[in-house]
Amino acid sequence: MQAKITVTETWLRKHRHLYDGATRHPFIGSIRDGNIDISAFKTWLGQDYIFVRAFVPFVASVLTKAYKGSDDGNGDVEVILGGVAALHDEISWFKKEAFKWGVQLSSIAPQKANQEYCRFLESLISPEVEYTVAAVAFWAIETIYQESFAHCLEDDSKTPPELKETCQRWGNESFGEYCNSLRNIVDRQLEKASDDVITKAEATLLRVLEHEVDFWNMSHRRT
Ligand SMILES: Cc1ncc(CN)c(N)n1
Repeated sequence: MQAKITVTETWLRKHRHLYDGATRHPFIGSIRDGNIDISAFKTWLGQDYIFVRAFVPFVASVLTKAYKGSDDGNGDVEVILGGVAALHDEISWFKKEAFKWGVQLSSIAPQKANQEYCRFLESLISPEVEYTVAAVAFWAIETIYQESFAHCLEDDSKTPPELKETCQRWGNESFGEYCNSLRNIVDRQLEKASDDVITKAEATLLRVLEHEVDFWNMSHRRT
């Protein structure tokens, strides 16, 4: 018997071009082929620290929505709580990494693409945004980083040794499993969602993909 095609699978096929644009961006390509401009990496590091700080309240809001909105026999709350805990670690890692690269986090202002992405996250915190819609954004945001950085760890990659730890942070297998758990949550929710919510969730996925591309563009210096 053939496995049923999930909603996320349908979307990823339909929006493959945009999805690949987010997960195979030239910034990621430049890490993978070893040509990364270190000043671009430092820009990304400082801007992503600001993003992750704004991501925390967003993920907390998804946690609240999971508690209220899922019939949580399926353990959504635990999976998302794991994500919150990982973010605590991630913030410490950014501070350590910034120190290593001489990046002064306290003096960095968010660039326009980052501001717009953070504003988008804030809009999703609203209680009016359904759990399913917010969960789709959460899954997509985590998965884009997982796929992007895992690409830099493949056998034929020439990722500089000093950037391997960064790539491991999101590209490792257990982060991949966590992203799969998020995807299962999302597909389970989408199975029982109304057409209206499915439409909103798909539009939200597209917005995330666009913001992620803009975010990479912000850091990537074209030569
Ligand atoms: C822009 C962005 N997107 C996703 C992630 C992964 N949490 C991140 N740190 N930054």
